Amino acid sequence: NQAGWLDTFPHERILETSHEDTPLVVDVGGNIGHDMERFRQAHSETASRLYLQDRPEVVKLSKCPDPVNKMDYDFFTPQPIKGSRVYYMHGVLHDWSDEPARKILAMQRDAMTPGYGTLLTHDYIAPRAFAHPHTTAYDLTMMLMVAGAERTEMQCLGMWSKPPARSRTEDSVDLFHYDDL
Ligand SMILES: C[S@@+](CC[C@H](N)C(=O)[O-])C[C@H]1O[C@@H](n2cnc3c(N)ncnc32)[C@H](O)[C@@H]1O
Repeated sequence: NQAGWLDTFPHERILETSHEDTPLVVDVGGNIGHDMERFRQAHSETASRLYLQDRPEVVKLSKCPDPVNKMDYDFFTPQPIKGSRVYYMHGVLHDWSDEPARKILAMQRDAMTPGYGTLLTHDYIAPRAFAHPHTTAYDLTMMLMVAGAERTEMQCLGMWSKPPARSRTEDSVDLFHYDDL
């Protein structure tokens, strides 16, 4: 069983460090909203500042209640929600090889407010050797099915043009600030 993001990430910090007049969390490729719903339940007063995005045929199946914003969005196109405190991607980048993954990242980066926005990516981080069997199994599956990969930390960092000055690995959650992208 994989831990949920609220179990591994200090989510209160998102609220503590946000400006009240901006979007709070955009869940990019969030499927029908499992992760978004966990956040909403923990912080229900923020629901109108939450955005669930996925392909139209997926997001229309979401049971996230209003006023959570449910939007069609193709993550290869410019991110329409500008200036959110957090852009969250869970299990998205491992579906893609480096070139399309960089494009997805660039589309989010361009919507972010420097010094304010944070991109959270939530994937397995593969060690260079002796990976957990789950990580290896996912890695092989991603390679065979979609030419994706479970990346090592260096591979993740290599997705950006320069190594981040600040990055933090906490279980399976990596945190990068805009300035590091
Ligand atoms: C592996 S799932 C992860 C879903 C969710 N984040 C989670 O962890 O449960 C990848 C998601 O990306 C969505 N997706 C695929 N291509 C997309 C695109 N071009 N634009 C937006 N979402 C897309 C899929 O519909 C799917 O919900």
